[in-house]
Amino acid sequence: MASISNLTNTLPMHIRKFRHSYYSLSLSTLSCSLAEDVDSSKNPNPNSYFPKRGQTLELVCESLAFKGKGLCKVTQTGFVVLCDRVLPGEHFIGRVTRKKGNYAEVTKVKTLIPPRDIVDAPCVYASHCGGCKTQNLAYEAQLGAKEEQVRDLLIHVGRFSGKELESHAILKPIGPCDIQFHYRNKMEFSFGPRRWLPKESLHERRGDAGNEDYALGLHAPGFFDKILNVDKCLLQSEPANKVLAAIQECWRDPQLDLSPYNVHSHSGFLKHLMLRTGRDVTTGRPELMVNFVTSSYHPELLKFLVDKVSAFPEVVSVVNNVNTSVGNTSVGEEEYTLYGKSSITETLRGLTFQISANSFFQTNTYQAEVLYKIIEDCAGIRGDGSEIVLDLFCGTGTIGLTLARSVRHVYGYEVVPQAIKDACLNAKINGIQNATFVQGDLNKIDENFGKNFPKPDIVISDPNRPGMHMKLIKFLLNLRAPRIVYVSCNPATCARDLDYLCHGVAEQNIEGCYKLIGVQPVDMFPHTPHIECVCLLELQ
Ligand SMILES: C[S@@+](CC[C@H](N)C(=O)[O-])C[C@H]1O[C@@H](n2cnc3c(N)ncnc32)[C@H](O)[C@@H]1O
Repeated sequence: MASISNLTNTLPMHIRKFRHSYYSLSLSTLSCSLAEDVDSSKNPNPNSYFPKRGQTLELVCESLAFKGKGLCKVTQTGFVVLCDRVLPGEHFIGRVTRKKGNYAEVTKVKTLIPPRDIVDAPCVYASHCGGCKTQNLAYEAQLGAKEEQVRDLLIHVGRFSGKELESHAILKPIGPCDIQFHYRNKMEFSFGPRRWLPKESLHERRGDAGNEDYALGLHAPGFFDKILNVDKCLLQSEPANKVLAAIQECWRDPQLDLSPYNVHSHSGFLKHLMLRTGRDVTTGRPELMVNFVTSSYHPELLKFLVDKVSAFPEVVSVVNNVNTSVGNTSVGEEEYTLYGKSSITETLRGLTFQISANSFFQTNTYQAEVLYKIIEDCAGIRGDGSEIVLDLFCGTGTIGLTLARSVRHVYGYEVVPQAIKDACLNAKINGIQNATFVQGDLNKIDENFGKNFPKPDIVISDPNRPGMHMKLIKFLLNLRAPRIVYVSCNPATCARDLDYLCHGVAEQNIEGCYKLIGVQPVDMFPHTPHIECVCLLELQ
């Protein structure tokens, strides 16, 4: 194996610096930068080239990168440019909007040659809604683009060679999602005083149309204060769409005296509408929670809406989160149940989970079954009830609880106190007694971390987008558990952490001690840029 210092010396300075960064955007652009370096034969110093702001360039989208942005290179120089809303194979004119580190961002002015593998997007909002960016790309091509992104990041950020990935069949083909619409069990819509309209529809604006112009929908891409009104979302369940339509039909009625929250003036009542779909565990029928997030507690103002939505047989819970802060979050300081139960249920790998308004639960239940099966297979549990599992970033305990049935004990760690409460409740509901869940911040562990549980045979680590903190990486390298199953929703930080665990942290003189056995990308969210990966590491 190459020594740590040898490996590090092969990296350009900006990448060495970058390996300390915890920002996923930088991580993904690293991959672009390296692509640029590969092309440097065309120009001895591509970094010396920089297009001016406002300049127009003729570009070709080569692939999709972070946040689904199209990755393009300027002809002759290989300079990297990212553009939103372009697809692989598309030739277009782009205008430079800003410089970001060692690449530039452009906005598309005009398409010259349409992309490859283009299809008609079934959703009317697809071309300007921030949710589905690739609905007009054939699903096979979406999968190909995601797989390519993971491969690029493993090579350029993780420093695994392409040969290594292929000859040892480390990188597996991406697992597709068989259900490509109506797969989301949770959607959050925002209320706003004015509908946002894309440029091409601005002529439809009728001046100040008062209540009629109020918006309930999804945020325009990149804007916290611009809301695209939507009557239907093809990603959420059919019953959730019926509820959304019923609310859209009436909430603007002046007689109801309901005002949308204005994020600039901080006035108004209705902030968000959250719809969660679960399942009645005995009948298997869908059950829905409707969560109104408001800026103050006035249940009398919500009465008409509550009566309207509770008339749907699927609606078993209507809650009100009261969030008096100026922040835009949907988590209230207080929560009130206005109709039915305060939570809904769902089943996953044969277990029952109780889901309250603000508890984390995998958003695509169907594909979570697939994901958890892969995790279980990677964990390689012997099944003799002798092993210890450490479940890091355990959320509401779902992964650990699915493994608990065949191991000695599961220890779960998670920062959100409510999630820990839910995890304990979920253990109880399922009659699981060999699981311990502890609240704690894994970014702030000290030398005492690890003293309260026996050495694990298997570590599951499922961090959110920033990946693992260096303190945790060091802890794991010291712990030397035989197996780590790293579950990631951000392939860029995942590649960085795999690099640390396998190749070490040269800057800190730390040796890696793991071998990457497999990386299985899974498509949890068709039509969006999100990619989930399950990685198996074994102690060398
Ligand atoms: C991707 S979720 C995984 C949840 C769970 N494993 C599952 O599959 O449902 C990441 C979890 O990490 C938690 N988390 C984020 N930062 C954390 C930190 N610094 N320390 C501990 N937990 C953290 C989040 O609250 C969230 O529940």
